[in-house]
Amino acid sequence: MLEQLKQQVLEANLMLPKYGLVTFTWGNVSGIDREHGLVVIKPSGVPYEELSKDDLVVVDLQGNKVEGRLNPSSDTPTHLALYHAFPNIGAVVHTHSTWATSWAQSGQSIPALGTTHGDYFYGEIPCTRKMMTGEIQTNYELETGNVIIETFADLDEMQMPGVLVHSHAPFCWGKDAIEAVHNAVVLEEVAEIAHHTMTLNRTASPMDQVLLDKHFLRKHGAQAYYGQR
Ligand SMILES: O=C(CO)[C@@H](O)[C@H](O)COP(=O)(O)O
Repeated sequence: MLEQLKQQVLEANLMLPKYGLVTFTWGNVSGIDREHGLVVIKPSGVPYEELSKDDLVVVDLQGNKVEGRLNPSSDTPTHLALYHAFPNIGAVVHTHSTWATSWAQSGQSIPALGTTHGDYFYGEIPCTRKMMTGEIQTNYELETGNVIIETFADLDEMQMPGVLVHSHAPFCWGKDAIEAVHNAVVLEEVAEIAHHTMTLNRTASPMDQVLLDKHFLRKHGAQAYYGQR
């Protein structure tokens, strides 16, 4: 189980440069083994082209290193906060992909302008509020997780598998690491499409709710549409 999870997390991390989601080491993927309470995550600062399965780090749900000779990603507290808050997710992805990061830095949510978006994200992709000085100074990565969770107080994370962290960049998730990266690729695509759409027509309005329902329901089924809870 853990070896399979390590292999999947390795493959997912190697997808980040493959799909153009990262520059240098500006991203990380983790996966969770909920049965044993363990998280496998990319080591901090290791270039993707040098990354091997043996480099991956295993931590428990409190962030204590269980296995691995390297340090876990600096974003580990954020990943762990999301695993605690979102019981149905199996993996978390963080990148600084250009278009999604541009929306995050602008402090704007990405409106659902068309079916490409609606197939994966059930509505606008939210941007968190700005974090307060005290939050930044105490534990930025942990408080990043908390501000995401705050943003999702009235959202179903299985219907909205991504978020923009104000002044930072996107986080995405999924049932496993491959799906989480897939969602991160789609988020980057719809972020770029939305920018061009708004440039072509500043008054472009969100897609019709019936069309959004049709597309999201068709792709994710009634359970996802009517909520996981
Ligand atoms: O968001 C940030 C830095 O702003 C981090 O995600 C780094 O971009 C990657 O850190 P490591 O995973 O290598 O520790």
